[in-house]
Amino acid sequence: MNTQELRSFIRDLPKAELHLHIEGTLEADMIFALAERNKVRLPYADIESLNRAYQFTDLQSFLDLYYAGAAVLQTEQDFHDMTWAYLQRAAADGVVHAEIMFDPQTHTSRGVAIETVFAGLASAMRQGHKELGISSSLIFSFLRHLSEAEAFATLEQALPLRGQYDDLWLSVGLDSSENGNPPEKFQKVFAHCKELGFRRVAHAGEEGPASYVRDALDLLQAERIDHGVRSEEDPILMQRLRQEQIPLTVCPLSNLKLCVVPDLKQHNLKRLLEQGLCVTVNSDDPAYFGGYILDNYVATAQALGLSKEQLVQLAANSMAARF
Ligand code: HPA
Ligand SMILES: [Zn+2]
Repeated sequence: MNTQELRSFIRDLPKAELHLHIEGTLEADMIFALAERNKVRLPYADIESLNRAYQFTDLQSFLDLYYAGAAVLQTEQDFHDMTWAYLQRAAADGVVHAEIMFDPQTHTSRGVAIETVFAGLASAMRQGHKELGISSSLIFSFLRHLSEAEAFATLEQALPLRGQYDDLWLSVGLDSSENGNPPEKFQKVFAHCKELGFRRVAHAGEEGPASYVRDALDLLQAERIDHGVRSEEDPILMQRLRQEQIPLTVCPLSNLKLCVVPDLKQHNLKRLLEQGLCVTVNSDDPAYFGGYILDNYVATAQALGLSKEQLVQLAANSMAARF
């Protein structure tokens, strides 16, 4: 298949996107447009110089820019516009269902009300269901560089809104700087979320060791692992992931841009798939990493020589792994 045929083959497969940070869909031109609309000063002269800054050496070098970019989000309309733009792109890529992560603490810490964040995300998601036929839900993600007490406080702030958004807010997650912020730090808040009936995911084994993946499963009762590519370093964990079919939401272009792998040809996605793990393909922060979900599938298929059957399997895994 040439690239065009490959793209249209993958586009036509019904897919779910399970690892997507909505703040990571803010394209440089939208950052500039929102900065102007909200009178926020940016430390970049123009869109091109912002785009040129997207040269990352590791997760933290990306996170610094990503949190700075999110500062342009102020109003309900801003959260709506960002989410609507993402849903249109996802629908065009053949995504039929999206589980969208957001970082409430990134916004509440700047004085944006949690009500504003939920209202903007939700109106776009409901519109996406009606007008694009794409279903979606929210993953309320705790920032792991902050304390567990702060995670509890944010959760308490948001819980009164749960009734209003119980069709959308199904899950909680854990993201931000992995190394030095192990799963055990959030054991109590995840246990509380489980009691409240939330589904659970956690980033683990992106930069952190395989033991963080195991601890996310055992200590946080995570039902899916975001990234998880370093699981391969622990054969016992690999056996468990296969036996229990615990989904890994892998993000190949993210791994490339954040130097988790030196080259897409060296990515272990195909090996993980061939060992029978429930691997899925996702875009993570597409505005920063150079591609949406279809770009991730195509680049990975070409770099690793994935067969049609393997592409069908990846898409089917994503549909099976949705909450
Ligand atoms: O890839 C990621 N890892 C951890 N935190 C994140 N927040 C946005 N993207 C990421
Ligand atoms: Zn992520």
